[in-house]
Amino acid sequence: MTTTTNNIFTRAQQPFINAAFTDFSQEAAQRAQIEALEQVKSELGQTYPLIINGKKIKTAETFASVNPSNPSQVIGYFSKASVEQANEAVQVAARTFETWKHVPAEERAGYLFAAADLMKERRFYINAWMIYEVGKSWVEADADTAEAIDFLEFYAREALRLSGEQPVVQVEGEKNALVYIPLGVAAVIPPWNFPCAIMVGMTSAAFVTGNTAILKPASTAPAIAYQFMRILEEVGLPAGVVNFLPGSGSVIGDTLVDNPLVRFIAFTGSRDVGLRIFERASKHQKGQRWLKRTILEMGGKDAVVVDETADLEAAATAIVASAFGFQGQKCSAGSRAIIVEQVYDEVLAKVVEKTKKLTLGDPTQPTTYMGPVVDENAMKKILDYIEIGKGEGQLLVGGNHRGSGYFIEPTVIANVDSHARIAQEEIFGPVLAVIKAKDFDDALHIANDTEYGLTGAFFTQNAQRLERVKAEYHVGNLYLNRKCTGALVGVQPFGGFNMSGTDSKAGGNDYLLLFTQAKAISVKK
Ligand SMILES: NC(=O)c1ccc[n+]([C@@H]2O[C@H](COP(=O)([O-])OP(=O)(O)OC[C@H]3O[C@@H](n4cnc5c(N)ncnc54)[C@H](O)[C@@H]3O)[C@@H](O)[C@H]2O)c1
Ligand SMILES: N[C@@H](CCC=O)C(=O)O
Repeated sequence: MTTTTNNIFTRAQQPFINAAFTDFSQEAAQRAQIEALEQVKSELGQTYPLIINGKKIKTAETFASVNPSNPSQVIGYFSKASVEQANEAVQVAARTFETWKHVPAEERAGYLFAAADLMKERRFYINAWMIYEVGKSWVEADADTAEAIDFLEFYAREALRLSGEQPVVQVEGEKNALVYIPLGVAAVIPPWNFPCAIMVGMTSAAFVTGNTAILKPASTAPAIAYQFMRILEEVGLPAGVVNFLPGSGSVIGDTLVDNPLVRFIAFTGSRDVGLRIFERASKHQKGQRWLKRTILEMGGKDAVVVDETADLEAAATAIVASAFGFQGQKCSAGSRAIIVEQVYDEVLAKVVEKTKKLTLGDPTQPTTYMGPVVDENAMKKILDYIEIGKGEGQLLVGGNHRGSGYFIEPTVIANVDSHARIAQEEIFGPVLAVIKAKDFDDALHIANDTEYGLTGAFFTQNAQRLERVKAEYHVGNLYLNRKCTGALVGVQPFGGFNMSGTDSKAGGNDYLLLFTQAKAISVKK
């Protein structure tokens, strides 16, 4: 790594500013993205190794990551780690931890700054991998890359802040200090839906705080994770600090979670897998010297709520953006619209009209708003929910699979009971359940009446109601008079309550504390 310590501190003194989103109306940006798509297209179909202790290991057994827009197109063939290789990676990470834990915070932060710089240079190239591998539109892919850059910039600064002197009460005759030290070996297990941002965020948070990590990418998004591994290698991150372990989530995942040398698990994914990890990690394994910590970010059943005082046009626009952005495959997706009776028909009509205008198609094209859902399993699950929904409400828009890829039309189902399955269960696709509420109080009750608590939006122009919503709408990310997706790092620290996870706030000032433990040091004068 070339960045000197002074440069690192100077860089960290610059205020954190979110990376701007690309303006694709500019011809230069369009040209750059098209060129990057061509470049990535020329790289599709390669074979990728595991990376353990800096060594690239190609396994006999591989799995293919395919383009959900065109499933016959292979993104790449990925080595499939065995149980033995997973345990070997943990051993390597544990050995590496004994040196990495003493590396000064400014050196660790320097790797994040250097990685951020490379990611900025390769922004369109990284966007292109997401457009191909998980069907993100240009805008959604660019926002994901921007968020990854933000996590690197933000956590570098946070690591330096935490390494500084912490406030403790001093007493006569002693010098007291509180220092944050790392935990140990991390199993980092990200989802496929923010395949760059969340993967980078959790991985960088783990190693910038002095831990070492095994990164097990989602099996539908390993290519993007590999691009990050390339960047870490190019900035000179020492071998063994982050080990790359594609493979079966259930086989490799369980192995990592159960290994007694793993100190904590940073996971983002579904409710059921999160619960599985929570339970397995709580079991004390033979030779384990700690209680495994779990940092779990799980599902949501988020709602956009509208009362009779709201700006109805703005509310309808937000409902559609929250429900169908990235095909509804966001934990923050507004999969419920809860509208008070007095304005229900008017808002519903606007939602139907706007939904019908959404473009569904090839995400490599700049004008496409919605691409495919991520894989065949997701498509089948979502279509099954649509069939259930036809019995729980009135299908007004969409409901069909389209074309040869995993494309599903944006689907609106109205007059849904608030306890219906499509109003309670996370579908994780382009399906919106529209629920009628009697009044403001009923709407707020319905909004809170799921097992989740991740994000929520409330449209009202009544000041007293705004204060009640702030106090009573029980979600980790609450938005008033705007859509319920699109949290910015540092601006809206992200994470939710109840079954949405362990209440962590990614991109917040307390997030890195989850990756550390505090040590009090007292020196007699
Ligand atoms: N709360 C948040 O911040 C947030 C963010 C993004 C996604 N999500 C949630 O993630 C889900 C979609 O992502 P997904 O489909 O990748 O979720 P998933 O739970 O299917 O997979 C998540 C990760 O866990 C791995 N995994 C699977 N089985 C495992 C096991 N037994 N042990 C350990 N790891 C295992 C997978 O390989 C993947 O890497 C949705 O429920 C969404 O709400 C939540
Ligand atoms: N942080 C993202 C959601 C991540 C979950 O999928 C948002 O705020 O929209």
